[in-house]
Amino acid sequence: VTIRVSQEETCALSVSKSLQQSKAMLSPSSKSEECSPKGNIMFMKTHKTASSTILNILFRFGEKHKLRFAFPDGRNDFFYPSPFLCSQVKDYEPGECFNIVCNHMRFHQEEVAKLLHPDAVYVTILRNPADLFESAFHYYHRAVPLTWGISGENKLAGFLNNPGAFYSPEAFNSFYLKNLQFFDFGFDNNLDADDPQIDAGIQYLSSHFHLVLIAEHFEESLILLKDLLCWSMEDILYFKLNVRKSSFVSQLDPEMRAKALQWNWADWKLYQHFNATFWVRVEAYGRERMKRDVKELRRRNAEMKAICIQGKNAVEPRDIKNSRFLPWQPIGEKSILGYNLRQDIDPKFRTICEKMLTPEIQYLSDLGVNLWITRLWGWLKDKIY
Ligand SMILES: Nc1ncnc2c1ncn2[C@@H]1O[C@H](COP(=O)(O)OS(=O)(=O)O)[C@@H](OP(=O)(O)O)[C@H]1O
Repeated sequence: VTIRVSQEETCALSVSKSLQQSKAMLSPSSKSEECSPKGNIMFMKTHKTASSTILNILFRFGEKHKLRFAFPDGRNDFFYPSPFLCSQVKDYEPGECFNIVCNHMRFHQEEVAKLLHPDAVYVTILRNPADLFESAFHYYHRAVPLTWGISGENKLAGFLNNPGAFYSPEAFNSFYLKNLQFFDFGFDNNLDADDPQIDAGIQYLSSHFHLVLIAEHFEESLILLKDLLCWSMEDILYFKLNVRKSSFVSQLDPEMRAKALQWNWADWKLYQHFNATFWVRVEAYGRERMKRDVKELRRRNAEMKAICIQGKNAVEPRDIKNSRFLPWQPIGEKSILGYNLRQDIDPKFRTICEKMLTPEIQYLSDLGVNLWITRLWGWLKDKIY
């Protein structure tokens, strides 16, 4: 009797079968002989962590090098909050390889790995959970029925002063209110503070991610990313995207910050762990070298601002002249800033500037993603509120 072992077709298996398959590198361009730019990347796009700014960098790099993105179909995320499945990928066929995965998902490592070359680089970004909680609460609270009963002007403080009264793990969209980062990585966001699964989750992520960026140290993060991927300075130039108008940001006093961290304990442990390892990486890179590189990145970004942006700064949604640069807004308000392209832009910079200013949804459309579900939701959102 012969026993057939059926092995699922994955990208890794196709790679090992095919000697012609290209390696995980792009052809070296301006870089030195020591390393070649890498183009096989898993970016785990966490919520409210500056991830849209990273996304724009990846879109530009992927487009420039004609890389294959694993995109969702019909919408801008992989059926979040359902765990990721490769069947959610547009044009997915078992055994096919993609270069970049970067849209919002609930992380599921085994499924992601099926799409990618075994040498793919795994990257993500974290943000201080007090600020992330404040940002997420602001952005999503109207989509979380649990918060509708909070009275008073300051709903955020109302919630943090008595979270138990307004929270239930089973309630619709409740994950936006507690340990959102831990949840995005596919873990249980309602563990007790002393549950060993928190540390186990952190260890799991340490062993699967090659680099964890930190939103509070965004430039240093990009320099480490550039180094890891063997990219050039030009590849990491950016404008901050998805930024809220400052009058919509609630200033948390020390007491509220402490409460936010206590409430988001798993995220706080996660953040502390990767913030510590981040600085070990910076140390290994060289403090002085990092300072020099950050300075150069700032200089180049300022140069691009002057070239691309009318008035050099972000403006309110109502002042954005061209709707292709208007970012997606949360339910019931217009708080997310965007940019106007310089009117007298030098034609040789027009294309790069347009790309740098283009928000996620419009850029996905440009890259050929059908967004009918997202658009329908956007239309309903604007009609109802
Ligand atoms: N470069 C850079 N450095 C630091 N912080 C930045 C940067 N770019 C964006 N942001 C802030 O990130 C918040 C938006 O995050 P995301 O783009 O991940 O949001 S989303 O989940 O995709 O909607 C949003 O935070 P809040 O303004 O507090 O809401 C942005 O201001």
